[in-house]
Amino acid sequence: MTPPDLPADAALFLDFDGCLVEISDRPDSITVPEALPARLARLHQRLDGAVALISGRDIADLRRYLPDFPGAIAGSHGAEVSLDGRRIEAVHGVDLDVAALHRAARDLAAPHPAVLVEVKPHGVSLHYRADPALRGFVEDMMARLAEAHPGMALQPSKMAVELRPEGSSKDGALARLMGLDGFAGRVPVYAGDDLTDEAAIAEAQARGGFGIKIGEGETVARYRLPGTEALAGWLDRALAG
Ligand SMILES: O=P(O)(O)OC[C@H]1O[C@H](O[C@H]2O[C@H](CO)[C@@H](O)[C@H](O)[C@H]2O)[C@H](O)[C@@H](O)[C@@H]1O
Repeated sequence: MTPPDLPADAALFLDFDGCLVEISDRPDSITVPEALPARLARLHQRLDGAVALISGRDIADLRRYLPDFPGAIAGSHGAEVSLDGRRIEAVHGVDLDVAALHRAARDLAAPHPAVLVEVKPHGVSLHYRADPALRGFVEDMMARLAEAHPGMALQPSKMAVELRPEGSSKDGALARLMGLDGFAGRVPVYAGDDLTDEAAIAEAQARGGFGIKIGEGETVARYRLPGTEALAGWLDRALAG
């Protein structure tokens, strides 16, 4: 079902890959739509700052694509947050030797150059989009890595398997942000395309707001839009209203 108009008192939470930008072959080959930065800036102004990005990507990576985004960002599946557009805080309690994790991931992936290793300050992703037949290999490797790194949790993603700190999640990030001045008391609206977004959609709905599933697939979201362009159109209609 198509979502209703964005409430004037919404707190808007937006996923990035597959939601604001189209999925691409590699994490670093995405194209940011020309109109996106201005759209986000206008939404931020219209909602008095209550706009946040909630992504599996790390915050520094997101800022490479949206350097002027003025709102809060929760990155690395909620393991880090930036509230002021500059400082990035870790928000998990896992004592992680991230360099050792990255080394181990690269060593395990080495037999298959088609597997792309994406390192993050609080975890790692192994992508098999270049050769989907390697899914089983990647799942096994990541299960081994998870066993060897207590405190890290497996996070399946689109053509990738990730490790994130246990206890960090997109729904946790939404709950944290909803407790802050500027967000508290507003109606949470969450848009996302992936399995990783479902708990956050449920959290928004449990708090009296709604979720929008972008694209196909099972969802708990009350509403759906077919893709990134449809979401952009819906957001632009909110700005025109
Ligand atoms: O939470 P998101 O903002 O949706 O981020 C989820 C993951 O997105 C990225 O990977 C996915 O998008 C890539 C670019 O389109 C694609 O090549 C890959 O197959 C997808 O899994 C990103 O690289 C990850 O770090 C994010 O966790």
